[in-house]
Amino acid sequence: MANICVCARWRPSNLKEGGEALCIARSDSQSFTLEDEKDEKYMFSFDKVFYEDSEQADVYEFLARPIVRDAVKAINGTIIVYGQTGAGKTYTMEGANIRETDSCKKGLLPRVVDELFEAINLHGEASTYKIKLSMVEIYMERVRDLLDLSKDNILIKEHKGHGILLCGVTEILISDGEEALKFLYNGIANRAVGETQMNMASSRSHCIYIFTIQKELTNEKRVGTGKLVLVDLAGSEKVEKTGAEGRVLEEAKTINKSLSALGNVINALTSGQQGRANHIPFRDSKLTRILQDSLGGSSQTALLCCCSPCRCNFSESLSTLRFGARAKHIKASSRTDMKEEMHDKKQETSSSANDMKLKIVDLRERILKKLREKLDAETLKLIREEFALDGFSCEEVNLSHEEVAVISSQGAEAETHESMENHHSPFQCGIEISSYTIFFIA
Ligand SMILES: Nc1ncnc2c1ncn2[C@@H]1O[C@H](COP(=O)(O)OP(=O)(O)OP(=O)(O)O)[C@@H](O)[C@H]1O
Repeated sequence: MANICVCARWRPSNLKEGGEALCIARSDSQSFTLEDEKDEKYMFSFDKVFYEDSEQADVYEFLARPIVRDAVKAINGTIIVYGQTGAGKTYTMEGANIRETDSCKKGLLPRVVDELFEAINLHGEASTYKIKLSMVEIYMERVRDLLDLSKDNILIKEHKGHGILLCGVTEILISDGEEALKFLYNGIANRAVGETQMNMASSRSHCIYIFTIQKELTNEKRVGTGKLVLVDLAGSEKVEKTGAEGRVLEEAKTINKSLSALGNVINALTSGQQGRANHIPFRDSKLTRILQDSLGGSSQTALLCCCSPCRCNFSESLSTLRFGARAKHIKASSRTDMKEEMHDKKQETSSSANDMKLKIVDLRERILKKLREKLDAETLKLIREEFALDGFSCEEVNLSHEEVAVISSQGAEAETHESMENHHSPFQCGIEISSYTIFFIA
């Protein structure tokens, strides 16, 4: 799977649209053609296409399950649903409602909860887990805590080791699926809901569900943390089509601005400019800021483009699908958190040496990951950026197109030497950071 898994989902026509022509012609499970009124055709291919007759379970299995399973192994994951108002985002995310018991209609969220508790219950006594839930919405560029509405302007900060943090956000420790659904239900009830001509119960905010899964290895006194983020975006339709005025118009403009910011970030990432993290406009909206970790590459990301099959919604569907197509080109990440973030609990307060070690191991993993990918000029630039991002000087690092970098820590050094010798590659140069050496070979 690529860094980002992009799928499209077509909801069935509703009663109002019953007699209207459709704009979609199926090809196969990954491709389809979109047709406008003049029979102009646009072909799209995604990782998977879920047609009108697709089941909620199919969407979960393909798009979400691998990410949920990884989150239990401390690999961060993000699932985003995108599309115009009424295209089926909330139906996909929550189901017919969050407490839906009919298994055909259950959405991603209750299935995620089921799977999380199922997975942690399988792990026996060697490890214990804590699952925490936070819920925020971004409404008019303010981040509100949906589990405590008195916190209506949550600040977003970036922590060097932990990435993006929501300051003071409520984190509920949940002990079972039923409790999780209760809090999800309460949070959803707190969402800002407006009314437009397109959908009388339209959500005008981006809703973000954050599950933090903390794994503790009983004997080794270590913890690993995985963050699973689900995002139900506000409707992406054109402002004019909503017929909105006044406050509702302002809401629509703000939503579109943040979705454009999301598009711009994706464009910047796909146009090969991702070498310098500060060139990606993550700070242009609260949405992109919160998603910085996942879009920047620190987690597994899935994007579901929800569409209405009706021809009257052709232009919105086209724009939704184009958004997804652009996202599909997101290249190798500049960061990855595909690691267990290990902390020695006892020494947490006086562990700067350990922190440095973790940082180096993390850095090594990230760089090795890059090296597995095509080593081109852009990648080499990214490697240098990684050093800079982590606050290490990279002046001594002089990589050219032909060079291959091998990162070695004390623990992995022997293995690295051996594998390098096997490849008959002499060391060219090495630089030392703390007690670790980074070797560069020709
Ligand atoms: N796959 C589906 N199968 C059956 N009904 C669906 C499906 N997708 C959406 N619907 C129905 O279509 C209507 C609109 O869907 P939904 O509320 O999920 O749209 P939305 O994209 O979340 O809109 P908003 O941006 O306003 O939140 C709802 O009544 C929902 O139950």
